Amino acid sequence: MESTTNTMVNGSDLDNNNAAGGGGVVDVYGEDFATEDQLITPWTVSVASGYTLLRDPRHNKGLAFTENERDAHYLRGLLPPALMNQELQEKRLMHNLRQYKVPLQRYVAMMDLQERNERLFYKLLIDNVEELLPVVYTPTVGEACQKYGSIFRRPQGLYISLKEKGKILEVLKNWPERNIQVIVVTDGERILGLGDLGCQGMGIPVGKLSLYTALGGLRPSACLPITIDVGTNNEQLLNDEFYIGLRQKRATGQEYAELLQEFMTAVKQNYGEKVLIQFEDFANHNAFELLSKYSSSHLVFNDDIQGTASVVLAGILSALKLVGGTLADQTFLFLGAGEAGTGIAELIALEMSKQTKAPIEEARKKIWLVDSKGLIVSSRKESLQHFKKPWAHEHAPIKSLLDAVKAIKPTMLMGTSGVGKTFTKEVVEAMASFNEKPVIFALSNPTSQSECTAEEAYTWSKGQAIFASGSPFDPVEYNGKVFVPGQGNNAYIFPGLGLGLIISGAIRVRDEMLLAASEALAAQVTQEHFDKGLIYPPFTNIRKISAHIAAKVAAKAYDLGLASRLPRPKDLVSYAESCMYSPMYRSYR
Ligand SMILES: NC(=O)C1=CN([C@@H]2O[C@H](COP(=O)(O)OP(=O)(O)OC[C@H]3O[C@@H](n4cnc5c(N)ncnc54)[C@H](OP(=O)(O)O)[C@@H]3O)[C@@H](O)[C@H]2O)C=CC1
Ligand SMILES: CC(=O)C(=O)O
Ligand SMILES: [Mg+2]
Repeated sequence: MESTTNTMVNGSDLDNNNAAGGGGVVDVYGEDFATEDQLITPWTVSVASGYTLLRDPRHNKGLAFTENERDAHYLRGLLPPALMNQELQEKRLMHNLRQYKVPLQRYVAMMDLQERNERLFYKLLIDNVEELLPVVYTPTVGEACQKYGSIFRRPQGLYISLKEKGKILEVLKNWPERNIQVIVVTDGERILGLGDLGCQGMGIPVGKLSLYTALGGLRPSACLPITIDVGTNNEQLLNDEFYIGLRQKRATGQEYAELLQEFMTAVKQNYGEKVLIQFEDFANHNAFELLSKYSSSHLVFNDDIQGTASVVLAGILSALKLVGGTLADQTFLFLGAGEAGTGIAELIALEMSKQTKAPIEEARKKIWLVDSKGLIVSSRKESLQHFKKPWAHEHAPIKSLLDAVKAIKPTMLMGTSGVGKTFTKEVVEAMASFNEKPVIFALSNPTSQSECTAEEAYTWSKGQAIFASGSPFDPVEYNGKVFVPGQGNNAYIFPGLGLGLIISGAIRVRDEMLLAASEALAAQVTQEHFDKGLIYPPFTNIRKISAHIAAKVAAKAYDLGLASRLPRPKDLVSYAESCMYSPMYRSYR
């Protein structure tokens, strides 16, 4: 093909005919031209057959290949004679998985399956979601990241390190899929509550995206996990001979900002404006800034700040049905004033202000936060990070959580500190002493970092607590009654939120969409659930829940004029359901 000179550098020649892309649509971002003078990867499409087909996880069906398919695709002799349908394969694999007593072995077995037979992996995950979520997600994914170097087999996702500076667009082009709809990206600096795990944080984008598919119905081929490796400050990893990342201290400041800028630009150039970028497990000193910097130019959201806020608000709205009163009647106290804590606090304040029509500043006064130095109060304002300042209310300084609980007398206590065992017996007893039904959320992950266990919350409160946690806990029997804890985890939100953004062709994320997602999730809790003390619906119904969340988010995108996929479908719930990926095997001609 003849090459033409690019006259539309930096979008300066928008009226020039050359700037019009296919279909006469003006190529506003220069996506059609941007790559002309850059190296590109030559793409080929071929039909997989024989040995290659068996080793292609996207198309492999193992013993489920029919006789006809075995003939047509040169599989004779490459498989034993037996035929086994997908249901039987699933039964066999679940049986095998249950033999492993060590959670990490189950994780490795699931990753192996994903690499071997993608549809079977998703079938297992969808059909056994409550059993397998703790395997591919928190808590086990945390341990997997800590040991990622040792358990590393085949690379998953894209690794973009400082070595790729200046070449990020080319790196993106090495990824075999072209039609990417969702990217989950981390720099590994705050992996769950486990701190800086550097390049080994890759387990998180991989895990989150497997939930995008299993829980939200996004196609696996449309999902791209990315880890940006700017080094690590974790000495243990730097000295670990099996560490898979760059062996250097973290780049910061301009060097960091430039790499991220190049990444964000390259993503938009390569995949267009409607690819959703989910920031995940960045440390808060970068997370807030990246979100505010890119939210006006890209379709971005931060799961730890915004997704968490949305899921916790949903839990609070449901809990109100058990506790009584309105949102504005509550007083909130957070242990932890970082991404999760201040993100949740702000969304609660937004919803409160929406309900009462009072200014948000008034709503914020009902919410208090404690950080590692104690209660956030106005006398500390000067030295506070910017995201804490709105929460610096008038009060005498208080150092300990217990004293803060006694002074503030919250109706709802939220743990977002990343530090385990911080909701002590005294704290829980104090909550139960002035609340008939204290709401206690221990949101930190993984289980080791949970502020308290479900058993502790129920027994120390003598069965009064309404409890949810970030990582799952089993039901607890106390005084002859069974209490079923909820899982307040952003996994309820991001798959449906992402689906809603994609099906509407949204170009930006707005707080109204997060509120819509919270309300949609809360609306899925039925009287039957409340009767069991549940404030979140069971994960078994998650695909239906995600479709409802997606519909509300999409509706909001249309209402706000941010949706580009027109016309607007009449029934957004059934439209969302119809867009969902199914893991059933396809028949090959
Ligand atoms: N359930 C869910 O869906 C989610 C759970 N999380 C979990 O929340 C936790 C926190 O994440 P994130 O907010 O992003 O982390 P950040 O690092 O942004 O914030 C942590 C906050 O906790 C405070 N803190 C740390 N140690 C103590 C302590 N001993 N006493 C009181 N405060 C303390 C820090 O104080 P200071 O500012 O003074 O350093 C900081 O304000 C993690 O465990 C994460 O896994 C996160 C997202 C979603
Ligand atoms: C759940 C989650 O996103 C976290 O713990 O970071
Ligand atoms: Mg996270």
